[in-house]
Amino acid sequence: MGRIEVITGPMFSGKSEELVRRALRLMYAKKKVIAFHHALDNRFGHKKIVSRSGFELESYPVQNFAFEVIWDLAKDYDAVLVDEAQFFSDELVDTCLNLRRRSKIVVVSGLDLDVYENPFGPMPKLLALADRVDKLKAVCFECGEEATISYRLSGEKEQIVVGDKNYIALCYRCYYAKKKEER
Ligand SMILES: Nc1ncnc2c1ncn2[C@@H]1O[C@H](COP(=O)(O)OP(=O)(O)OP(=O)(O)O)[C@@H](O)[C@H]1O
Ligand SMILES: Cc1cn([C@H]2C[C@H](O)[C@@H](CO)O2)c(=O)[nH]c1=O
Ligand SMILES: [Zn+2]
Repeated sequence: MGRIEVITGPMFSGKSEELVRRALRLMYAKKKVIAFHHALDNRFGHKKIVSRSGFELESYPVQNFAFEVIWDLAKDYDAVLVDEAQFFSDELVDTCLNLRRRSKIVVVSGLDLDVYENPFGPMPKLLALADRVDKLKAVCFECGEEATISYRLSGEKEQIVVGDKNYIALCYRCYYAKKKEER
């Protein structure tokens, strides 16, 4: 049996960094690692998961997570890593379960919540099904306490707005204060 590990938390909480750290540890353990990220996230160009601290991991951009497609690419690997998992549909959940059943180690990183406190994409299901969950925190951009939620400085109302320039991470106190200011 394989396993599913989920790394979650708001923006700036170090999810990508943690994903790269796990990748390195798996490589030290002589595991073959393949990584994917959602094609929507082209912040750093293609084929790389880059943490802000500079670690890099080669990664395939994919539009969806259909099992047949992923299996074709991943069958000869021991571990499958997924970044920006919130952007995928529930297809990701089925594929992760399928990979675990086929003895793969699956490590998924993604936002638990959008800027409106709504669970994001397939993340709630993955969090429930995971063998291990790590919920990371950022540092509140306003007060320095632990930050658990992302906040969008630009006014777009859609759930998905790619990029990190227009976002900060906040503690709930500062988040609700900002929400009040908005009204
Ligand atoms: N307010 C902040 N709190 C925590 N880390 C911050 C903050 N501002 C900048 N950083 C930097 O961001 C790094 C985390 O970046 P990383 O890309 O790993 O986060 P992430 O959770 O993957 O974010 P995202 O969801 O935007 O991809 C930290 O190690 C730190 O160097
Ligand atoms: C918090 C949040 C982030 N994002 C995006 C910004 C980044 O491209 C990515 C998080 O790394 O997700 C959204 O699209 N909606 C949201 O509500
Ligand atoms: Zn705060």
